[in-house]
Amino acid sequence: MDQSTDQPVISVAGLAKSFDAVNAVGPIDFSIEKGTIVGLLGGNGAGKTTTIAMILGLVLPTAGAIRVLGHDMLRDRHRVLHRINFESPYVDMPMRLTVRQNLTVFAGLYGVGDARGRVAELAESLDLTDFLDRPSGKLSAGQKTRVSLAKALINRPELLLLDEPTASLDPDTADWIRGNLDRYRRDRGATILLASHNMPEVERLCDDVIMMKGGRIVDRGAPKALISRYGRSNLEDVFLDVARGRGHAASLEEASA
Ligand SMILES: Nc1ncnc2c1ncn2[C@@H]1O[C@H](COP(=O)(O)OP(=O)(O)OP(=O)(O)O)[C@@H](O)[C@H]1O
Repeated sequence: MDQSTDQPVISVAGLAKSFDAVNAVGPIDFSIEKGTIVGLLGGNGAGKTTTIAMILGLVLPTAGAIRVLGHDMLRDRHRVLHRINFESPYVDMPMRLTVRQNLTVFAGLYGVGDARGRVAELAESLDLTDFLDRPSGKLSAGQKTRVSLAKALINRPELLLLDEPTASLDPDTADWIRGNLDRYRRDRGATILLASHNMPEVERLCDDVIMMKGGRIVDRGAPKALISRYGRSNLEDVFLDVARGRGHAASLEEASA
């Protein structure tokens, strides 16, 4: 039975990860509602990638619970994986296979019915047609990012986890990708969690922002609400306050000490 109705799409409680002496994440608690785009913000080493990797089941938590689409990810991830997908600049596709071959393999892995049709549809919507039959190892960084996004959308996921989805893209292509993500969310009621260092991107795209520092969640809110709470004019300045522990961020740190 599907237990996902009306439950948060992601819910984590007491989630923590240590790598030997390094406390990379946690403990953290948060949940994400269906149909929202949530940004995970934080400086280098704040724990964003580790958090996403734990939600995906790629990294085992040291402690805590993760529920995705109503299922316990640590026990039942096989019941959820076909309904989610991810994109990360750190994951390369087999270099010698063409873009079309790679996407077709992923379509097969996700059990997509009409693989040929789905690849053609994505090639059209993400503008991959010019290099669809080129080896994946011979693409520019921006072209690779678009192919990774096509791979992430291949199974029409209900939940999309993105690690820096517009890294290496020129401003025009990045803007166009953001438009695509927003449309995908609207058309399918999908939920998106994305880590990003691009503040204008987060301001434009995200309904809600989770701010991380040193593996912990230090604040959360809609971009506009955060900007007003910190008395700033944009999210970049909020980010700097959090990273440097000043202004409103300093009072939060004092309160939690
Ligand atoms: N496999 C690992 N072994 C040891 N330490 C790790 C490992 N993966 C991550 N870490 C450490 O955990 C912390 C969090 O790293 P993580 O990659 O999650 O941060 P991030 O917020 O994604 O950073 P960035 O913005 O630089 O990508 C860092 O201190 C990092 O060095």
